[in-house]
Amino acid sequence: MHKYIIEGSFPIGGKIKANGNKNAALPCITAALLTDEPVILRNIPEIEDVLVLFDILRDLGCSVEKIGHHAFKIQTLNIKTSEISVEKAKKVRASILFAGPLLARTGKAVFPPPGGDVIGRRRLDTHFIALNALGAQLTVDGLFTLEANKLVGKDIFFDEPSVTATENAIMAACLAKGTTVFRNVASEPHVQDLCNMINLMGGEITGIGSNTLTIVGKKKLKGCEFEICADFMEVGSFIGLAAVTHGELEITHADPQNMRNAKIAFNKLGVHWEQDENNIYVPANQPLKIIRDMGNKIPIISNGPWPNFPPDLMSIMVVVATQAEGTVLIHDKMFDSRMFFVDKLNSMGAGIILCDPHRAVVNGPGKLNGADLVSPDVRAGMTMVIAALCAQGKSTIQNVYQIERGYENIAERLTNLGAKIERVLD
Ligand SMILES: CC(=O)N[C@H]1[C@@H](OP(=O)(O)OP(=O)(O)OC[C@H]2O[C@@H](n3ccc(=O)[nH]c3=O)[C@H](O)[C@@H]2O)O[C@H](CO)[C@@H](O)[C@@H]1O
Ligand SMILES: C=C(OP(=O)(O)O)C(=O)O
Repeated sequence: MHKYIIEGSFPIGGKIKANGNKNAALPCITAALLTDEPVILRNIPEIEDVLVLFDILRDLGCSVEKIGHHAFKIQTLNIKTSEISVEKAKKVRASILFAGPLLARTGKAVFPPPGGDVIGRRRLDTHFIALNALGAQLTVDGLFTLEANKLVGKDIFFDEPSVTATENAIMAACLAKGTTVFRNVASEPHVQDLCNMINLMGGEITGIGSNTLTIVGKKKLKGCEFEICADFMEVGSFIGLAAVTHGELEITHADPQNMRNAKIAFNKLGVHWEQDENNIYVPANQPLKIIRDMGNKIPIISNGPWPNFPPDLMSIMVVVATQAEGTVLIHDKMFDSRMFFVDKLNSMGAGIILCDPHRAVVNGPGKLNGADLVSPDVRAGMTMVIAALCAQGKSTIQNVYQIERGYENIAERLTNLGAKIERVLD
């Protein structure tokens, strides 16, 4: 186990490349199971979650070869089992993404409840409702077993636009018999990437980017070469870091078109940036000041399914708000316990009132001091790194696995921006 030792209040700035989107890479990796031909994926972040999925793929009989920086070739000639390793699946939430493609390719998928961040109840119901509607039977006995003699296209209205349920259902439907229409589905950039990849494999998905997808099932899909989009969670984290450390930052390969919802939220805290087609420029020394709503009302930053403000950037907004003058309500409408980490920021000097598990009122600016911290989840962990880099004095952050599963080589990349951050064995 490693920990970070961070000395705060040093100037941060320079140029950093945004990596590929973790939540796009994960379904695109499992989608390689949909064909027996080689699939080449580029811009894959080399993070713990990805390595776990590669490990599970190898157990299933697939070959995974690194062919370049962030580039991998996956081929699944024969799948030797439909059961995925319980121990490995429990490490990551995204192990659930084997269900759809295994079912489509082998008629069976056996897997345990997945792991992932402890940020509240995480339903799986939508996955099973959608796969069942396509023809799969579910048995639960500690493990989940899905079986289908044949998957058949249907018109299905989702009970909620779950991201990974949408992805699983898409992967099952693209090899089902006939046409499927999915309504009220997720449309995040990672869902769009998966659809675009499947279309390159010979799939026929329309409505990409909307909440209604029409999928014409194919007997067989072929190999493809596909590049993963930029990670808007990482881009938002870097913008937050620049804002609270008052540094000037250029974020390259940032896919700024996916930051429109985040821009509205950051602007409410007085954070602005310039952008061109691919890059984002955050100016130095921005006066962070919370902009009141009409009638001098306290503004609210809340999340929702895409194209609303993304839940994975909520924690970052909290730390930025601690450094802004004024009051803002941060309302996580989706996860039950993502907000509990704010007591750690308060222990550093922040002025946050946790109203209930979903809502926190942040009063700023509060001068932060270094503290001993433990990362509870990937985004709260990154938030602690940002807080520690903004704070006076030394902080330690333990359980950095829960940061590195989402952010590649982050200690070194931030060191290149001037951060004083050491990664040492605990
Ligand atoms: C591997 C992966 O891709 N993980 C992402 C995926 O997880 P995941 O697919 O697990 O998340 P879901 O989209 O299923 O939902 C997340 C939570 O939001 C709730 N919910 C969902 C839709 C809705 O309209 N209202 C609502 O309250 C769900 O009940 C659940 O508690 O999507 C989440 C929501 O963007 C992200 O935080 C995760 O990083
Ligand atoms: C919640 C997240 O990931 P996961 O769904 O993999 O737990 C995240 O990326 O913020």
